Amino acid sequence: MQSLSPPSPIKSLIRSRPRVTRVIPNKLVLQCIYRSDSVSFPNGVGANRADWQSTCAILASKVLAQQQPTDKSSSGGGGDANGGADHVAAVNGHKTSVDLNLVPIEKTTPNSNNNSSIKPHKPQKPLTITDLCPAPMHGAQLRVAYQGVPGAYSEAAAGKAYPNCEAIPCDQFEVAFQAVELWIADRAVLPVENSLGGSIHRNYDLLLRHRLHIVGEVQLPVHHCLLALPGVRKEYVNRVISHPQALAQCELTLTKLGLQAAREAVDDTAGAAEYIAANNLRDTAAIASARAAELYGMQVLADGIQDDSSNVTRFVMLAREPIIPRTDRPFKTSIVFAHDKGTSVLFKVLSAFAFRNISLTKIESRPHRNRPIRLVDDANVGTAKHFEYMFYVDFEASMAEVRAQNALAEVQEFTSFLRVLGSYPMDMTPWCPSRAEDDDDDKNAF
Ligand SMILES: O=C(O)C(=O)C[C@]1(C(=O)O)C=C[C@@H](O)C=C1
Repeated sequence: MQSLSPPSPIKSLIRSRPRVTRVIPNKLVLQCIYRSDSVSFPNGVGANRADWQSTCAILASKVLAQQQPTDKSSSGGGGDANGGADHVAAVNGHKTSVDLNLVPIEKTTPNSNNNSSIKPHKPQKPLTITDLCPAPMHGAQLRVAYQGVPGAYSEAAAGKAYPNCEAIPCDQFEVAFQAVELWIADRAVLPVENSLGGSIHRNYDLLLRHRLHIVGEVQLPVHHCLLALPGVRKEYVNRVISHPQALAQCELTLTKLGLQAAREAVDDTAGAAEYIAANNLRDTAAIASARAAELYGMQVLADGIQDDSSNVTRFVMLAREPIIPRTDRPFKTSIVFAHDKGTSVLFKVLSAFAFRNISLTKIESRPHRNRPIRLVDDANVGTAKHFEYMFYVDFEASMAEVRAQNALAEVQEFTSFLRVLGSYPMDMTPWCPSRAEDDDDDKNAF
């Protein structure tokens, strides 16, 4: 996969040095002086958060020019206690009976031979400085930050987690974290793993750098489409752009389709569609949702192009405060730890769960940025080195359960750092593949 700089409308705006901030229509973007090395660890993850937060100025434009009428009786989202999971239907741009209160689709009447009929998504009024006031009055509607532009899977996940929420598009994952920290949003919904592409490492790293709490999870079947401008045939396509995860999830199918096209990574799937439409690119296709096709006036060249019809992405919901763990329904707990010196430490940590019959659902390791290398020899003599890692573990128990508390007390004995990222209800939605009838005919429907 070729990974080039993202096209300018969806370019990353967070830099290590101050920059002039551009306002991207429909997205929350921010200018930030954020030196990652200023965040101390382990005793002070986020210790300098106030410092760097105060250097951040948020220029936002959230927008929603034509708000869909909302059912006030059910506004306020699905709540964290059940993760909203009970209300959920398949989304991903396919019609559902659930009003997700997403950005309304602007009706266009694309003429397949007339490019001028393609209306790019209408830019909407940017936020002004007064919008930056913390804790603005926002009524009962929950504001949920997600990364991407309208039509992104993350927006669908926000709607699944909190039906009737106000979904706030953000330029970057980091912006979504900060939007919650600065009270611009009440929640963030962020992808952490996909059944085909694996972990979204960036969000694991950000969970550690920020002080937000995981308050829920949702699993979203992800149904990808290949989109191009109306009238474009697959023979004209010499470039396919999308989010790296989406490109990875469709890699085999793209090859099977015989596309002689370079793959390029951009910030999000819907942003790729928006970019093609805005720049009238007739040689480029995007991998995105059917909803993105509608929003940006694109045609669906192929439907269901994910390499596996059971393609699913797991998202976590983040809040400033943790929820109170309960025992009346299945809960999951996420922790992160750094292990101490010694032998078989990881084995000992994991056995603390095994001996209590607590199932682990996920284990992930990420480089320990503050202590990346440890010399094997105590006297720091010699050349042998260990790479140091942070371990993220999800286990099926609530922190309200004694066995979970005991397991963590034991884990603490073997670790130099331990943090509970959250204890939250498991998404128990019955499994429903993104589209059971996916088959090769479908995929070849050019
Ligand atoms: O680009 C999007 O639409 C996203 O919401 C991001 C994202 C991801 O980060 O994994 C979410 C779900 C899909 O797995 C593909 C992309």
